[in-house]
Amino acid sequence: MTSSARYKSRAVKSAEDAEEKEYVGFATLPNQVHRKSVKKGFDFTLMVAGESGLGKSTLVNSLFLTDLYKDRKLLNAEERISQTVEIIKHTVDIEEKGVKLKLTIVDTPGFGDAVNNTESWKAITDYIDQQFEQYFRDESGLNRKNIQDNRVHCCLYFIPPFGHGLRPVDVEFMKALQDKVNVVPLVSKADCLTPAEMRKMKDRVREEIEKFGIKVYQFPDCDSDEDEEFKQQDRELKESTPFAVIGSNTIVEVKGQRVRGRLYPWGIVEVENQSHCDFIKLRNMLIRSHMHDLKDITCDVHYENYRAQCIQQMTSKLSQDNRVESPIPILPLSTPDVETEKLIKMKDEELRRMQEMLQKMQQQMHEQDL
Ligand SMILES: Nc1nc2c(ncn2[C@@H]2O[C@H](COP(=O)(O)OP(=O)(O)OP(=O)(O)O)[C@@H](O)[C@H]2O)c(=O)[nH]1
Repeated sequence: MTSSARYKSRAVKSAEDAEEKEYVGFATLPNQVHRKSVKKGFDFTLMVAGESGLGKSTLVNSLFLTDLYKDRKLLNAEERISQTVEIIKHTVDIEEKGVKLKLTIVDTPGFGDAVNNTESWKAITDYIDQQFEQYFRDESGLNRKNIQDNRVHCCLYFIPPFGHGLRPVDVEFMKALQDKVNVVPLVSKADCLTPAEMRKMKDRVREEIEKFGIKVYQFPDCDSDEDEEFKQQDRELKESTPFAVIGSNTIVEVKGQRVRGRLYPWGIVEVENQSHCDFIKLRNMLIRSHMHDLKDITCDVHYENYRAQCIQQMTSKLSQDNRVESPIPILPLSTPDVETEKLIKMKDEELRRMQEMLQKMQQQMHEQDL
């Protein structure tokens, strides 16, 4: 090494040492969070709803490039008539560049198939509530370490392309779900409409969403310091709703390239071609840009609402009955060990003290009223 190089490396080292002294180290926090999250893996629960045959399963397979419906049994017309709304869950673990995602698809086949569809969404809203209840119960339980979170983060609602805007059942369905889950409306089988017809359909759906006061998932506003490209993407995303989608499980060849598409006698419809449909926008939104926000809104808004309602019910029941009662059934523990028994005793004691305190407070209030 020449003397000038040695001098330079010494200078660099002392500059680094000086920097190290000034540096506390919390700038590495994002890296730590990143490492931990990657190790833990991610989970996402997506619900698909809409009447049978609108291409729900085809779209889900196209979105996640996997066959989630291998064992699906297709029902004949007679079976469909007697079928009620049945919820089916499919879970797959997918991995991309070392990042693991546990994806759960909640399918609601049969929705809207009956002649009388009154309250056909009831099973779906009940399912969403059950997942909240389960989470609330686990969160209030003794072992909060490994809570299985099955809350639904997003519901893709399929609107048929054949009508003129929303049907009454679409309005009712979205209104029934709007305060429980992030509803993302889609116009399915977009290849059935010409571009002009699709524009008209989208305008109509947007107008009706506004007119009926339906609260669909709102994309968060961009920060002012975001770059222009990001802002442009965000604008396009907002303008594209309801997303016009096409699904396909077949690979076709276009100009020497193999792509997902639908082959017709008059041409090929490409699923991932942005001038054919909004499939790419939807996939980017769901996976690349808004998955975290969908999960945050689920936890911070929809679940919090449910939780607040539960606690409110609990307190009103408490003041009625004049005794503490849990709104969620406490499950019997099979064979409690010594530690668990101790904890249960402590909790009972705590509960008894709370009861006494509340009784005293109520008595005082009563006396004040007199
Ligand atoms: N034209 C057109 N047909 C589609 C599209 N997506 C799916 N299909 C076809 O529609 C039919 C029904 O698709 P599925 O994906 O089984 O529909 P589904 O909504 O999951 O039906 P259920 O499981 O009965 O609720 C199949 O023949 C698909 O090939 C699309 O984007 N355009």
